[in-house]
Amino acid sequence: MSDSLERLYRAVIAARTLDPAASRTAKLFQRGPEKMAKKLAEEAIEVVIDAVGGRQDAVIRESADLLYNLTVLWAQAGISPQDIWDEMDRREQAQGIAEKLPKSKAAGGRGPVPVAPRHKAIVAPVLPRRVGG
Ligand SMILES: N=c1c2ncn([C@@H]3O[C@H](COP(=O)(O)OP(=O)(O)OP(=O)(O)O)[C@@H](O)[C@H]3O)c2ncn1[C@@H]1O[C@H](COP(=O)(O)O)[C@@H](O)[C@H]1O
Repeated sequence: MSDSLERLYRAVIAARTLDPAASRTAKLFQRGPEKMAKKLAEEAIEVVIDAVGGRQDAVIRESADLLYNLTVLWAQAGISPQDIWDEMDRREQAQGIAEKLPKSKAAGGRGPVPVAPRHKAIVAPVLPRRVGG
């Protein structure tokens, strides 16, 4: 997946300087970060609506649109896919899974606090369904 995203990111960067009349990406760059953010939010909502509606094919299509608009926003912000992979690796090292670290109060909520590695999740046994309440 990261290869696909990195290829898409490179294509987005290359399209940035194309004619906005011929390139949707160039048009998005011309219209600026607010439009990019609006499109990203729209795609996220479309993924949610289709997921809630159980429309798997639509979720796949809208997720591709979401990732496209996300790479456009990354490019606009000067962020590369590698920056994201590095952050996910950092979280995995700290937490064992790619999870958001709790924010530190001391650092004004900016930096993560060192946390003890997660204990192995305890999975409750599946109890037989009670019949009759
Ligand atoms: N991967 C994508 C990609 N995914 C989605 N989209 C666009 O994003 C839109 C998302 O669907 P929407 O219906 O929400 O958007 P829309 O209604 O068509 O547009 P609006 O009227 O809402 O502005 C699609 O219609 C596509 O035009 C993409 N446009 C371009 N790319 C790639 O970006 C690179 C640059 O392409 P150009 O932008 O065409 O130069 C190429 O590698 C392309 O394959």
